[in-house]
Amino acid sequence: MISHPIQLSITKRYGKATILDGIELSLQRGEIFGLLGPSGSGKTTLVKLLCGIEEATEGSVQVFEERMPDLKLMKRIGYMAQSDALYVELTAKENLEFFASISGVKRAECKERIQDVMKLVDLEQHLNKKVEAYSGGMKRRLSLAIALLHNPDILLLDEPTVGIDPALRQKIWDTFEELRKKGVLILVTTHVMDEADRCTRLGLIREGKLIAVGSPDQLKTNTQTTTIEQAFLTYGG
Ligand SMILES: Nc1ncnc2c1ncn2[C@@H]1O[C@H](COP(=O)(O)OP(=O)(O)OP(=O)(O)O)[C@@H](O)[C@H]1O
Repeated sequence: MISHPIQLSITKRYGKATILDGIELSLQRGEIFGLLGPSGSGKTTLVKLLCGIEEATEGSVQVFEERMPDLKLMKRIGYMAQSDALYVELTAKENLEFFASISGVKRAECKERIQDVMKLVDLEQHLNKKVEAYSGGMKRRLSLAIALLHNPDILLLDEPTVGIDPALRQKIWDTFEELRKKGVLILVTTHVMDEADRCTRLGLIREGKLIAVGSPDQLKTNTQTTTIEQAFLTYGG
């Protein structure tokens, strides 16, 4: 059994700028790992390294013991980028069918999977609508549906709930919790503190450095604070 589906030890530079500085992390099955940090701290860059869109300058990213980037691993990863990568001139259904075909969803299962994920994000009534007629929040939800479509073992979600109303956000987090219980590893970046509290572990990132890792309770206890926000500020000095 592979105990750590994701192992990384990396430094990432763009030109002379060090964006991620000596980050070491092992992520396990069945956890929701939240990456928390100010704008520009390197969260998106880290997610891109994990899904093989970017390569480390030093060190390596291993997913299921294979060095990333590795095309065949993409079928086991569900990725939701910070900006939606959708074909707006197509309908939601056409988008889903396209992504299903490239992520290896079997033809016989495709229709049912599309219905399941669209129900989950509360968009089943809008399946045949062109994406250009979707609101920002609807596009976000469709992107999430696409990330979930092929039942991936790892979900990498960059601010998945931006623009989504509180009731649906709650429902989406309940789904994350269900997937987690089934052994899916979920990594999520967020700015929302109540979401941080729903993660099983958090990594606090600041100026490209991982300044603390632990469960929300551990981080609060270690800093003798009562909220993640306060804990973050204490760790950040
Ligand atoms: N392709 C690139 N070339 C040069 N610099 C980049 C590139 N991509 C990101 N950066 C820089 O890397 C730093 C980290 O960016 P990143 O998008 O990872 O931050 P973030 O923590 O995700 O921010 P936010 O919360 O605002 O999304 C920023 O200073 C950004 O300008």
